[in-house]
Amino acid sequence: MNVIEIENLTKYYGKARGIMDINFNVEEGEIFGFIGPNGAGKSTTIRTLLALIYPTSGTAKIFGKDCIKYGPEIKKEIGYLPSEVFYYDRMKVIDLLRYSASFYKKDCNKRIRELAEVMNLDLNKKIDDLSLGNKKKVGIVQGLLHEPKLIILDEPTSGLDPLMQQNFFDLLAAENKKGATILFSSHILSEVQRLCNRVAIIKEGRIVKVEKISTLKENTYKKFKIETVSNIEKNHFDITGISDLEVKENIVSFLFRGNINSILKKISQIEIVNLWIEEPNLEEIFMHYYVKED
Ligand SMILES: Nc1ncnc2c1ncn2[C@@H]1O[C@H](COP(=O)(O)OP(=O)(O)OP(=O)(O)O)[C@@H](O)[C@H]1O
Repeated sequence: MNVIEIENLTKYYGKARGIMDINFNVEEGEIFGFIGPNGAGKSTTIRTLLALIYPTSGTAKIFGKDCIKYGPEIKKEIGYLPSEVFYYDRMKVIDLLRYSASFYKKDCNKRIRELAEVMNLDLNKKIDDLSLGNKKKVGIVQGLLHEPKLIILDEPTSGLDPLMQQNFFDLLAAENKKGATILFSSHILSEVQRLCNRVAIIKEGRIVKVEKISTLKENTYKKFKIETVSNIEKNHFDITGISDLEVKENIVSFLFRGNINSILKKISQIEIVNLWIEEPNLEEIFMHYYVKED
């Protein structure tokens, strides 16, 4: 079942492009990454899903219901963390969270305390006295306190230190295990790679790819570096699938895409001292999606 269904979604801000013809679905139980450079249209897509802004054309459905028409009903089952959080500064954290919880027809007190403990958040402090990272934690607790079926996160980790990021990712993984579907927007590819099953890449307002993380990695090249006993000829590695070949005395490096056996056969014909085979990281795979076209 699809929890999110987006069809030809387009948003113009006056004459300025927000998003154009966006299409993708998020299945129930997925952790779905939404990545792209600044200004690509991630927040615009998310804000339209949450009916915070209206689309120029196209539709989006959550739990099978139109996002705009059924906005208030759908939102009860959604936890949302915006990219920037703003609060009434003079309130105490606990009062703000209780106020947020009052919108849902369930007792969220226990969950607030659990989440605050995981995120190491002092509930008795005034919002005014919190650092940026701690304000972000308030947003996280606020987004998760009602145990939503769908969690939508817009650049959620900015401001969190590495330890807190890890706690937060563990928390998301636990929510996902309990059944929550997650839409995770980010421009930090390594965290998308770490957390998500599938990803949509958005560039200049349009989706350029929707793919499983595992497929993206399978269909890509591997990086080879070989140290040989004696200098070798460059043409030894003149086989299909090799690119970026460099030979510096007894060190050979290249990228290889294709049947791994063919390259291993070639390597076995020479006497080697050491061998390194590396997967490219998501950043390297996606770099060409990020480069601006003229
Ligand atoms: N309120 C607005 N009025 C006019 N243009 C806007 C408005 N909000 C966004 N845009 C434009 O829409 C495009 C998409 O912006 P959006 O904020 O959705 O991108 P994003 O992928 O979330 O980027 P970032 O990572 O920088 O937040 C950009 O060109 C942006 O300038």
